Amino acid sequence: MATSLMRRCFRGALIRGALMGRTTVKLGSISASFRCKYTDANKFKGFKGKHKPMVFVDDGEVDRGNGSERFDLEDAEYDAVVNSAMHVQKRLQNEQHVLVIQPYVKWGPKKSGSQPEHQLQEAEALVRSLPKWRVEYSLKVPLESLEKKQLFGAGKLEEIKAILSDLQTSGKLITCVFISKGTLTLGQKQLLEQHFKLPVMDRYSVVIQILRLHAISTEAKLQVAMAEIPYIWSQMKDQDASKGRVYFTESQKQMLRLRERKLKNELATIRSHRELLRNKRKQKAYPIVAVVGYTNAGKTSLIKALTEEKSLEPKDQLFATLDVTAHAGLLPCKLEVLFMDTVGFMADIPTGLIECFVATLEDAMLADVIVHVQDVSHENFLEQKKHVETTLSSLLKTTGVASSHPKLDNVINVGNKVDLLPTTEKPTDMHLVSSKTLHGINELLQEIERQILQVTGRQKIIIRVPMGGSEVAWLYKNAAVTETAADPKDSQRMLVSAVITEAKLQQFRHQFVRNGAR
Ligand SMILES: Nc1nc2c(ncn2[C@@H]2O[C@H](COP(=O)(O)OP(=O)(O)OP(=O)(O)O)[C@@H](O)[C@H]2O)c(=O)[nH]1
Ligand SMILES: [Mg+2]
Repeated sequence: MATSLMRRCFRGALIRGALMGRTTVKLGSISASFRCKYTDANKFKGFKGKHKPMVFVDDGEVDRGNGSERFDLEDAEYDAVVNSAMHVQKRLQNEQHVLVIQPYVKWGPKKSGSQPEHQLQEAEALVRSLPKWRVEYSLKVPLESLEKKQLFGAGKLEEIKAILSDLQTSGKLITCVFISKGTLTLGQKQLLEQHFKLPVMDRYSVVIQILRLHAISTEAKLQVAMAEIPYIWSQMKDQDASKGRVYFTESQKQMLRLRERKLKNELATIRSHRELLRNKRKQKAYPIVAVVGYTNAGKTSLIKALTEEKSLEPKDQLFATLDVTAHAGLLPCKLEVLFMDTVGFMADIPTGLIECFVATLEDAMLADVIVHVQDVSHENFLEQKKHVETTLSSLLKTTGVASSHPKLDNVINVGNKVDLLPTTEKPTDMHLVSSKTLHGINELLQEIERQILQVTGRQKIIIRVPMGGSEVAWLYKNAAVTETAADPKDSQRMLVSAVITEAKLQQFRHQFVRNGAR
């Protein structure tokens, strides 16, 4: 027991040593130094249970050597611009009492793809993801098209105004109107604001407000800042085209250009840093399992269940996770793997917003195995599944990933929240689990192990080696030793169980088999 604990600590120390602290990597001509930050350092003092809790966040901090400056996101001039373009606030101090409107096309070729009821539920969930925001009233509005210059026709507009006025006279406080459409043009927004006499927000600006709240690492903050820029540009272009009131001045446009350039540079640096980290992990040969899925499907909860890591905090909020974090876990064969938590997907989010998170998703797509988590208790889960699959395959084409991974054929489909489903309605074509009750978790770990061993060309072996020989140290260094035991047939030898790649096995044979290892 004591030896097994020591062995675990030894291997854990190897991983920690590799991932913690300031490290310099040299890859060919590139050299960079970076820092990885554990979010729960106390956990590393000892191991309990079968898994070692470990998490590190790549905080995106890159050593720039001779004092080049870090880009400062705080900028009062920018805050004024972003506030007038999308009504987002720097700090969410104010309560918002929201009227949610879900416009949809009922007939014709432009008929909305998703059910309006589901879209409305998602819009309400977005509002509830902001701590001081309340949905006061919500309604669906059928339209012929979502592209009309004024969005709503005169009749519909009067109907909405009457509802708003009834709400206000009955004593309900309404402080803003959320039109659940990807983006509204500046013209549509201004007109609606004049009619409602309230700030009007679209899906893009509400999502940005959530992302601002949940961004913790430098990289996530930069990505959110970058995601705001295309929206502001589109509003500025609308202003120029409409020749109406000037909301944005020339000097503000210049400031935006400069900010965009700086953000691009900063993100490019982080991107190359991320690549170094990726290579570093590859060199260390830890198999990577990326966990992807629709927002709120239970990605963080599943990783918590798979790794038994107590520090992870799943939340009933959309876009709760914005940082890609890696969490160490053990497969049943005792091979150590890293589970990567990722940003969730959501339909009707304009591509400009998603693009800023592409670098983090690229990491996920390059994993050895991808676990696609789906919330099977959600009435719309098949549509959510399709959305994730379509976005992943289009990302595959637009990023450089396709050259090394032409197809996403390493995906394990997992149906989560099965505890919320009646027994008669369970789908049969996926691994059903409950991250809450831990139902199906061991079976899923077995499946992940099977795929990891297959994809990474590893195999489980038991080798008989001389007691106290250099073979054991070699195996600890070059393979994942999972168990050692005295050989019952020969007191001079021991049996070592290990998970090893074919190449390393050949090397071992070449080096030792003549010396008597079998
Ligand atoms: N009943 C039940 N609830 C679950 C299960 N798994 C997750 N949840 C709940 O679902 C909500 C979302 O869980 P998360 O793990 O944060 O989901 P996520 O996919 O990481 O969400 P984002 O990071 O926002 O994309 C939380 O309230 C969880 O407690 C499950 O198996 N059963
Ligand atoms: Mg999460």
